[in-house]
Amino acid sequence: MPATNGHQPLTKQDSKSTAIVEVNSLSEDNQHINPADHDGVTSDYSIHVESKNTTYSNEYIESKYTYEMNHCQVDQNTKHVKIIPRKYHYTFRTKRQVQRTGVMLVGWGGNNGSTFTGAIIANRGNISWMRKEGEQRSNYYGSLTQSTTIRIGSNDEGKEVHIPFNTILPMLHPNDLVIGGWDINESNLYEAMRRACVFDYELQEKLKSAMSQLKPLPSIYYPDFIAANQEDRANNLIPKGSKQQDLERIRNDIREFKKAHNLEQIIVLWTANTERYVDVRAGLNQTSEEILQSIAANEDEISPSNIFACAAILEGCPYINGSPQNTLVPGIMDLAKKHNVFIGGDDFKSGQTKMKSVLADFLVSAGLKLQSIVSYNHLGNNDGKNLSAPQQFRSKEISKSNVVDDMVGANHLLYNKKINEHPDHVVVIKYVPFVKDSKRAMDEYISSIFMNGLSTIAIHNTCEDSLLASPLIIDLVILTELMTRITYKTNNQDEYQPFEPVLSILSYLLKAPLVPPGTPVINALFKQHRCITNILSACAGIAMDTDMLLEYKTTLPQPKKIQN
Ligand SMILES: NC(=O)c1ccc[n+]([C@@H]2O[C@H](COP(=O)([O-])OP(=O)(O)OC[C@H]3O[C@@H](n4cnc5c(N)ncnc54)[C@H](O)[C@@H]3O)[C@@H](O)[C@H]2O)c1
Ligand SMILES: O=P([O-])([O-])O[C@@H]1[C@@H](O)[C@H](O)[C@@H](O)[C@H](O)[C@@H]1O
Repeated sequence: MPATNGHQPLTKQDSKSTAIVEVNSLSEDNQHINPADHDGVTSDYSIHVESKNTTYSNEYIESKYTYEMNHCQVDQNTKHVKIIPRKYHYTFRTKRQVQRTGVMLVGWGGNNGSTFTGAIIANRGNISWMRKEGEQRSNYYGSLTQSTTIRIGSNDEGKEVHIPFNTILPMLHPNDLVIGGWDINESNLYEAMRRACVFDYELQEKLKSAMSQLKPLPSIYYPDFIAANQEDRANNLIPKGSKQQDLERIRNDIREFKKAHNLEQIIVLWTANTERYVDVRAGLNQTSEEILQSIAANEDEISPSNIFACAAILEGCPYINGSPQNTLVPGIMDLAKKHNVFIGGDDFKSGQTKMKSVLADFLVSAGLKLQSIVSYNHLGNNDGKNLSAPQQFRSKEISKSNVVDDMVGANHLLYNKKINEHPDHVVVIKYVPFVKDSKRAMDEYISSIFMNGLSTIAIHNTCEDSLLASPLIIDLVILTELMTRITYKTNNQDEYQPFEPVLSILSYLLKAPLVPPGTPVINALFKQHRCITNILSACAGIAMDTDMLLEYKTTLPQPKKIQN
């Protein structure tokens, strides 16, 4: 059956080209997997927007959208605010043809990398397995694009209508992903999966034949950037050379991967260990010229993740940072802008912090004065082992601590901006090998409430780290591929252009969202969620869900019945 990618089937010829059909094979070097034969159907729904503002051709979906915002002039003395509504007319254009896409994971042999890979193989093969509760079936729970719906309106009976998220625009299906990557450890993906202790034993054994033939490419290891306790893992390294040679080697790996699988798009995603922060200083990494010169000069302060990010950008591949370190320094952001390549980060927002970005938003937006947040967790995976080193912990502490800043900063009634008033906020992470990937998070939130009462919320949250992070990796890849197919022009532009290179639309998936310089960082989870659904709705020509539901609160003029 031809892939519809959630839309009206294209012409016969086109519908064939939208289905990514793969022969289930392993490339001769057994470095990658090809998806099995698969009709590429991403959703059993299809939508068609009946509007003069939305047009469909075989190549594009085009949508005219009026963006309304308020420009405000605040008189700090009189506290008078003048509001000037502004309207901007956009035309969004989305290529309907999903690209044949590969993802190259840095840290492929880690808990996240092996879990992500195993899950895709299991879902692609509809693998089920037994455990004491009975038969278990593969799924993509925890993925925004695969397991959520969007309310798009109501039907003739006034009932709400929801469609699968991946119906709103043509999206890549995770089953069609070609997966590869690098690791400083030589373990094949079956050994890595066993070591991770994430999947049930029977599932691991059912994945053995596919996973044991997958071997990460050798990688770059600069000991100074990750914990010393990772040294015994480093047995799969690129031959020692200059940082310029490392850069060229990674670039060549990307080109080889693209050629070997006849790919149209590759996304490079860092899910390797957390590195220490790099210095950010003039002459080192403030501009694209500086970062490339520093690599050529073999500067000590250039990290492995800096090299991977530059290699990806120079090869035209989007780069996503799933860890908290400050890889994407100003020079790399500048390089991305010059090459019109998307970058995104930092640090998957998977469990304890995701909860925090909801709770803090709930408390502060309810007018309850959050006074103290203590976030403790212990974990026993290799990530936890690496984070037991002070500099690597510091990278994580920063990304886990800044997540309430926007909510606190938005309420000057509760928090005095003049003295930078904000809640106490402590982050503690301990390495306890016994719990392995099953991280135990314990949080306490204390708030001042009405008439100076106190409210204490205590939470125990078992976060299965890799089972929560892997669906985020899927969404980061799918949304990034989608964004490479979307362009826009406003009423005073003739040419369509891509979105800003820093993909802040990915914020929902990340603890410390990277944003274009000088723009606000939004951490509140449901604001981030609305950002994604509203931008994609605008591109699809679907009216925003404003939650006003006036149709149920007022008497709307009766809509004209659509004659089928
Ligand atoms: N819920 C989560 O699991 C979660 C959430 C947010 C962020 N993260 C971050 O994701 C990253 C991966 O987490 P994990 O649990 O998979 O960790 P992991 O330690 O199991 O995997 C990391 C892998 O990276 C490899 N590696 C280290 N340096 C490398 C290099 N220079 N090149 C290639 N490979 C290299 C290691 O050998 C290891 O296999 C960590 O930085 C972690 O902080 C994880
Ligand atoms: O996303 P989240 O659960 O708040 O944060 C997690 C940390 O609490 C944990 O210590 C670390 O191992 C994971 O990499 C992840 O970053």
